[in-house]
Amino acid sequence: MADLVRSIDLPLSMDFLAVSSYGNATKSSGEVELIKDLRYPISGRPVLIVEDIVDTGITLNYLLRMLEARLPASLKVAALLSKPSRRKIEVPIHYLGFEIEDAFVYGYGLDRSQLDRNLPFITSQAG
Ligand SMILES: O=P(O)(O)OC[C@H]1O[C@H](OP(=O)(O)OP(=O)(O)O)[C@H](O)[C@@H]1O
Ligand SMILES: Nc1nc2[nH]cnc2c(=O)[nH]1
Repeated sequence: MADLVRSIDLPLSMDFLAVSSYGNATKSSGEVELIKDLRYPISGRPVLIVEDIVDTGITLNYLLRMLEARLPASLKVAALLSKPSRRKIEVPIHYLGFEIEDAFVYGYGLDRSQLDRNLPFITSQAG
């Protein structure tokens, strides 16, 4: 996120929410839990959702529905990684970093049982 915003040369504000469906597991529970909501209203504002990874699409679908209901001026999605072969729900990704194969990846913000988010690279469970 810090790397991304440093490369956007526009006036912008950032807000954060937390949802989880994986907990400490490497498989989605299928149930998305809102852990922390946005601090500020988004009504009438252009909004970009920034996701680390889109896997089944369940989390992003939940976010899109939740945020659309708040009537932003526009709602777009940027994701660093996408695993299209795992998709259960089709979701739009307007700006994508990389498509990857089906492997559990971690590092560079992505956790492995809440650890390893601080790795300066992305690696996979198998590798
Ligand atoms: O497309 P999906 O199958 O829904 O998976 C993608 C979601 O999984 C991860 O969140 P997670 O639920 O692990 O929470 P976390 O960010 O706290 O690790 C990741 O940050 C995405 O939000
Ligand atoms: N850390 C991590 N979280 C995920 N959520 C969905 N897929 C993944 C993944 O490959 N790695």
